[in-house]
Amino acid sequence: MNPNIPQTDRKRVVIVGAGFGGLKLARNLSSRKEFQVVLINKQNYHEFQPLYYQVATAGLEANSILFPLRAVFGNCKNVHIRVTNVTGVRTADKAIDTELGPITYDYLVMATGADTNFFNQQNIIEKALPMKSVSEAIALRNRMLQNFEDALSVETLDEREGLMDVVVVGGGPTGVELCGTLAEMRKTVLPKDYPELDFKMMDIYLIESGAELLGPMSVQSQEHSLKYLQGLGVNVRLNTRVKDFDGRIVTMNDGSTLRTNNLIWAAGVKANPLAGLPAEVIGRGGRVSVNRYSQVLGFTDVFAIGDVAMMAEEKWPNGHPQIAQPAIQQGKHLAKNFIHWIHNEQPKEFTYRDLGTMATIGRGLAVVDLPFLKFQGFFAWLTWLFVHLMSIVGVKNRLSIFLNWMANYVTYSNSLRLIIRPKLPKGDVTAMKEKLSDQLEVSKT
Ligand SMILES: Cc1cc2nc3c(=O)[nH]c(=O)nc-3n(C[C@H](O)[C@H](O)[C@H](O)COP(=O)(O)OP(=O)(O)OC[C@H]3O[C@@H](n4cnc5c(N)ncnc54)[C@H](O)[C@@H]3O)c2cc1C
Repeated sequence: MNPNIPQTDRKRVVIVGAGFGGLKLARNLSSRKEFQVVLINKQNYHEFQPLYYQVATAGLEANSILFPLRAVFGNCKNVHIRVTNVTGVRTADKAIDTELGPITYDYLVMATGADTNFFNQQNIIEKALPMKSVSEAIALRNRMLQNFEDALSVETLDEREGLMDVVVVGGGPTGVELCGTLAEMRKTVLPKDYPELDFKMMDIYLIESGAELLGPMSVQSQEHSLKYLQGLGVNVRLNTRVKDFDGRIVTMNDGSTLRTNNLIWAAGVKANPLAGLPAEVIGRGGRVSVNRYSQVLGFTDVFAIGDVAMMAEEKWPNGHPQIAQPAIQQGKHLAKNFIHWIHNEQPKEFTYRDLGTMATIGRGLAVVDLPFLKFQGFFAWLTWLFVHLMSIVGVKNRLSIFLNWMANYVTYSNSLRLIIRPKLPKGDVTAMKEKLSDQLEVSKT
């Protein structure tokens, strides 16, 4: 019971999940003497999810977007970090079960985020590549690097297409940003005129079931993102749904097919509630229904914040968007309410302040929707860069990620460059080019 967590007379707040919401809450309670904070996470680091796509395309190293939890809290003795998987909650016992043993709580906060939603499509679950954790982003990068290596040696155009072409499903910010970076990578990072492999053969497809990209954004942003992606050579297919994927062929709802081994799934998320809650509090997309104080309906000591929570406001009848800002704001607000409760003061209802949405497309372009202003292009990209840097924990981390990013930006240095084999002697080059152009001719006929 309570793996080495000291017993004190402070109220114990157990926070499950060190994402945007859980981390904010833990930081804001860390200096309060009234509480003992227990922060539980599956990994010993916080992951900055909005930059997964940079890791997947080898623009940033994984450690640039991972922040060790114990470094975030320094010497703070009031925060007890345990790295384990929480398997369920027993509300009657005021305890959660973890792989380290049970932990009791006075207050429990679920900040467990969301997972990829494959909508129960078994073939896609087995064969598609998700990007909902840093390990999945690294797996994606490794797959792409290996594909380029393998493409050097295959005999047929069909095999080469299968290895090099990429189909991304989902025209939300993740799909749009990933396609933009893949296209930019094809244009700037991968070697031009490389004799053994023509990177122009790499086709990138973005499949979106809706009528526009970036669904919740303004029409200007939707139109600009489409224009920017098409300008970078991404094949965007709107009003199209991926129906099946057997590891080689992607089949769409209109019967058309695409040949690729690489289907990247960015088409939705489902919330990650803890097992053991009453079924009636679990709503659409697995989100846990909470009131405006983040209390799970029917409980005064169990809370949910961020992607896992469904809090309806007049302006947001179906809950807040599953993005970083609601999670951060709810974490901050709940910390204040805990202080109100413990001092027998009136807690305050949460109101989401929509600070706007943005997405970047390649190097130097973005679309930004602020509540009173919408703009696109390079200035939007600078805004996107500034906002993302400011969301990163700690000034040192911000500086380090900025320098790392800029170094890559300016020099186009990238591990993809290093991985490509050295050039062939001249004679072989001519033979290879002839072989490639023959194959291209065949494929066109
Ligand atoms: C690829 C990608 C790009 C994105 N881009 C943007 C963007 O540009 N802007 C934006 O605002 N949002 C973006 N988002 C969404 C944003 O990252 C999420 O909305 C945000 O992370 C939600 O925060 P959270 O605190 O609710 O949960 P999360 O940040 O998901 O954190 C949940 C934490 O809980 C832990 N956990 C879960 N279950 C358990 C368990 N049983 N036991 C122990 N630990 C557990 C997880 O390991 C994780 O650390 C993006 C998301 C992805 C995947």
